[in-house]
Amino acid sequence: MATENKNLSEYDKTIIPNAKNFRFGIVVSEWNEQITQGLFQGAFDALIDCGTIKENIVRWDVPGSFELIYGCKKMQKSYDMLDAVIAIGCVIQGETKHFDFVCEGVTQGIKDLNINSDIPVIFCVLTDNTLQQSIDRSGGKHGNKGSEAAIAAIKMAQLRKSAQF
Ligand SMILES: Nc1c(NC[C@H](O)[C@H](O)[C@H](O)CO)[nH]c(=O)[nH]c1=O
Ligand SMILES: CC(=O)[C@@H](O)COP(=O)(O)O
Repeated sequence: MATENKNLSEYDKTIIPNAKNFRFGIVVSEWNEQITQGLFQGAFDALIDCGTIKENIVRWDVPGSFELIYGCKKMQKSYDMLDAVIAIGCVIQGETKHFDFVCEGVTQGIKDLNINSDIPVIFCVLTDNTLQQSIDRSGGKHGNKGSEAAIAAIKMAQLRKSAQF
């Protein structure tokens, strides 16, 4: 289902684990800051709404989405008590192919972090054609992808806790 047909901010609290005992790291890209700050707020608010204690949320900022890879890797290693990490970025098509390489690089890098570490990293990186598409997905008409990422983080933290190995 395309984002156009769903609201990214909608979630059913009755089927989401209570996050009161979970601790989350959030790494935020400074590129397109107006968008990434909106994504962060959406994620933060959803985590709190689902029971997270605000002292159990740690935020780091990095220059751009490509640096999310290193920032999330270091966050995984810096806090041995984290239950999940959320990577927040916004990549918008420009004049050149740089968009393609940044998007592919971040995607593959975050995928690798999930393979090589026991702490899940949630992919909250917008890869949009236009600024308007990003506005629409960071608290606009399509809701907030940050909220969606927070719910994914809680669910993955619960899965990690329940898994035996
Ligand atoms: N154009 C965008 C970028 N570009 C910067 C890269 O992410 C990176 O910081 C640079 O190549 C240095 O390593 N980053 C975004 O997050 N969003 C963009 O639209
Ligand atoms: C994703 C990017 O790096 C891109 O927005 C940069 O713009 P341009 O391709 O015009 O250099």
